[in-house]
Amino acid sequence: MRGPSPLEQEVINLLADPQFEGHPLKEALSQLWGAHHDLLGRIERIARVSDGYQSIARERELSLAARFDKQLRQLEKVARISDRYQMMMQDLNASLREASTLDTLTGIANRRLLTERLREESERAKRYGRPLAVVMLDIDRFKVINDEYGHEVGDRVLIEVVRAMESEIREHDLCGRWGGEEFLILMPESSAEMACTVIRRLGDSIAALGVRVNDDLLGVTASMGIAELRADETYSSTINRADIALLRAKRSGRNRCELAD
Ligand SMILES: Nc1nc2c(ncn2[C@@H]2O[C@H](COP(=O)(O)OP(=O)(O)OP(=O)(O)O)[C@@H](O)[C@H]2O)c(=O)[nH]1
Repeated sequence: MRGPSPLEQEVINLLADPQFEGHPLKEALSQLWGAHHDLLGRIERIARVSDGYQSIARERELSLAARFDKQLRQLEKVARISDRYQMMMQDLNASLREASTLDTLTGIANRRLLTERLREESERAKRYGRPLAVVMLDIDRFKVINDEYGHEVGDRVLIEVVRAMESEIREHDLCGRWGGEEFLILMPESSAEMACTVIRRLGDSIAALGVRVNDDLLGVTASMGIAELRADETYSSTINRADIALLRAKRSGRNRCELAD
């Protein structure tokens, strides 16, 4: 509550002065003084209400900002979780794809991936009139290896043969496990004759392998059948012809490679 201003003090003194008792101006001044007080009271009330509103608005603003900050932090957290989740999904997809396209024992392409690539490469070879050779390779007398030395040694032989294949074939060729001890090699841009040179060399390096079993060196050989995709046949027919050539190689004494008709 503020004290009276000098003018107000003067009016208070005039109204209190007994010498102006009964003076007609005193009555008018007294009424004016009352109205002035009334007005002052109202102005103070309005100022108090306005102050109250201002502080409520300020508090509301502060609490809105705090809520906004909190929600922003929560959103950032959700975004981080979602990023991590997406990365996990990508890793999972990659390992699922790997598991569904690679052979678990040897790590090379499985039949599914080979079939996929066969379809793509045969379409490409036909469209551009390019050669495509397909090779079926089968380890000789593998059952005897399993029976005499056990399945584990048999597995090691499979792995060694795969390493030999990988080091002999060219970068854009693809070798994969067709099933059991049978492998398929896909050679884009190769005629049957060109494939024959690579495959003969591969036969020699398999024969030179020598898988160690205790103190013995176990000799391994493989037979191969080669066929070149014809413009008028499906890749399944090419594989059939390579299979027939492989059978011929087996019947002719194994450890050799035969060209399909
Ligand atoms: N260790 C091992 N053996 C397998 C695997 N898959 C298939 N086999 C074996 O491979 C052998 C294939 O035998 P066969 O089809 O009779 O052929 P082979 O003894 O190689 O005789 P030829 O092909 O005529 O030279 C079978 O004994 C199968 O059990 C494998 O993943 N690991």
